[in-house]
Amino acid sequence: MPPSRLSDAFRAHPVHLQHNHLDLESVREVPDSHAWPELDDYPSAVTVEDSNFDVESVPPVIDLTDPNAVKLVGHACKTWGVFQVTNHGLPMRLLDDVESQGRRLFSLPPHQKLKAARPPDGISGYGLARISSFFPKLMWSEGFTIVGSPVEHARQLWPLDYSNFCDVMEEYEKEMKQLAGRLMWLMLGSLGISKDDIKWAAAASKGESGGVCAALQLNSYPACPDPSRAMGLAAHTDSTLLTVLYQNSTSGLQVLRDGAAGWVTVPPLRGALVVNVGDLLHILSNGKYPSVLHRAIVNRTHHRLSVAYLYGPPTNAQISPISSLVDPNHPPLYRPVTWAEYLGTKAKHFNKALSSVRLCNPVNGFVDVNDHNSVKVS
Ligand SMILES: O=C(O)CCC(=O)C(=O)O
Ligand SMILES: [Fe+2]
Repeated sequence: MPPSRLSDAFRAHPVHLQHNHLDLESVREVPDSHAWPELDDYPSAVTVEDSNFDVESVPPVIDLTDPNAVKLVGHACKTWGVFQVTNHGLPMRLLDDVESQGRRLFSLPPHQKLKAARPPDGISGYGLARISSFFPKLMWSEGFTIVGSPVEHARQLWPLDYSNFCDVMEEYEKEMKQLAGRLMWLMLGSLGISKDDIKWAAAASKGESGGVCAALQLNSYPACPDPSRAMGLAAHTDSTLLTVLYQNSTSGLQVLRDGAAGWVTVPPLRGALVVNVGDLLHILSNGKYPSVLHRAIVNRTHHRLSVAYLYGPPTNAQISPISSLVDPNHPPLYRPVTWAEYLGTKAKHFNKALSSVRLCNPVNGFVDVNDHNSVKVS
């Protein structure tokens, strides 16, 4: 399967969602269809209003030009599963352009956006979050997914003027591919893995075909009249190796911290990017790096926008715990899976997908931090 065929993995698992004809921008109260009964499953450690956060209580911020970057990344992956990066090389101008093109897209009238609707068996286009099918209530968000070129859908949205959108998104994809490759090597390097250990990763770093696959996910969270009853994007882990997220200046991303801390808001930092460990890196690390459970909450006054770059291996490469991390005290926690197979498992089992590919229960106090079986799904 060539790497551009990420879409094949989705074709086999169609998701039938009713399109959202409700214009979230104009409703004055949260309708029953969007009212979530239990948003407080864990306490919220840092509130959205809290601007004077304590640096110890939020995910670390790492300067990528720091000579200790590998060590800092390793520590952040192990303790949080998420961190922010600065000095990452993406110009602020490009981040601003992506945000304004995203706003331009989501501010189109609903009937226009639906012209670029993602088909049930497709991966690209406009629509509700795929994970919506696992929940009885709808989320306060809309999304647009791009794999490769956005031109086909952009033409539906702006028949005469689609090139600005495409140029910006394609430049962003190109820059993100480089950055995500660099981050992958920092993360693998922090586990003691070198370029000789993983064939597909070495090919990816040389830009060879057979390299990695990725998708760009634009998320829009309109201001909400009653944020305490609405959910922007329900709690999930990403089915990726790693995800690089740009969030605008409105907070909303929360990560679950073990123990009493509960949901922790990742504070927006101008120009910084959020990086999180995904399920496949969790598997490669033999459970050492948590695939962080995260969600997005909404805001009463501000429209929030985020752009996730979902980065993974070639869809048919076998992913399994790295042999140097396996010994009699640390047996492999997961069986080998390809990304294509794992996406299918996720489409069926959602937050229980990781435990469905788990081989054995952790022994000798080796705790699998991704035991999210308590996470509520419908
Ligand atoms: O909007 C956010 O902050 C989170 C988005 C996200 O988790 C995703 O697209 O997978
Ligand atoms: Fe996510």
